Amino acid sequence: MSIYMHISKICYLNMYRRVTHVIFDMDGLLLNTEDLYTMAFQNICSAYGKTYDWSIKIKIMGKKPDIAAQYVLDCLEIPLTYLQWKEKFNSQMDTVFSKSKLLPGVQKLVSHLKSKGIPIAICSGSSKAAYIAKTSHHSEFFSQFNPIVLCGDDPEVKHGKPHPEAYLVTNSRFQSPPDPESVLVFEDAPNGVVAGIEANMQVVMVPDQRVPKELTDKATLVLKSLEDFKPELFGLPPF
Ligand SMILES: O=c1[nH]cc([C@@H]2O[C@H](COP(=O)(O)O)[C@@H](O)[C@H]2O)c(=O)[nH]1
Ligand SMILES: [Mg+2]
Repeated sequence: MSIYMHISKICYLNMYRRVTHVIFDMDGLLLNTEDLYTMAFQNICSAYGKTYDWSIKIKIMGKKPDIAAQYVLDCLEIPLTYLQWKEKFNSQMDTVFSKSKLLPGVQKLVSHLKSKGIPIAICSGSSKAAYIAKTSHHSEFFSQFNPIVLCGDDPEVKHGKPHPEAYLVTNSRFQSPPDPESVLVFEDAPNGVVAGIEANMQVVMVPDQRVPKELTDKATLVLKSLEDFKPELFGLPPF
């Protein structure tokens, strides 16, 4: 590689690598569904006099639904099997997720990347059924992403986040899969950040304010809101 080519791959005073593809997390990043999960999980836990607090939530955000729910059941000693939990969760899912909204800055960034021809994908811990409940009233918006990988029941993703497999499978499904190093990930959850970094991608983290500072340390860049993102930092076309 010539010196010129080497320099051109590096942007913004060598702080970040230039990227060509973008993968978005979904819950808590594109949609306000983390707040909705908290509501639905607390509804179940309340019947057993238990509190679903952030010390538990932070451990499971991004994980596959069965692993996440089993952790809550064990941690709070709730006498339900996963299937019983799932039944209680599913009975409120459509109502709760029908309130999902796009988070600030999402619409603007996605439209911008789309208009500039940057390939964009979604990699979520969600199941297909939950995805439909969260997105059916935003179907035009979600039709812009390809691929959309739902680790909850995708047979190719054996290990959910924080394992890197979810991001590597998503990457492999781009029309022309790039080098993971040329991919930028957007995440809200510590498990998702670890997954992206371990997949050799750069990760912009937009955490909930209740995420402890030390759990944001692994991210390439931490933002308060997606509205603060400057695409040119990673060699993407500026707004
Ligand atoms: O309060 C919760 N938040 C998040 C999850 C899990 O995390 C996933 C969110 O994934 P992502 O952020 O990767 O879209 C959900 O689908 C669910 O499996 C959960 O169980 N409970
Ligand atoms: Mg998330």
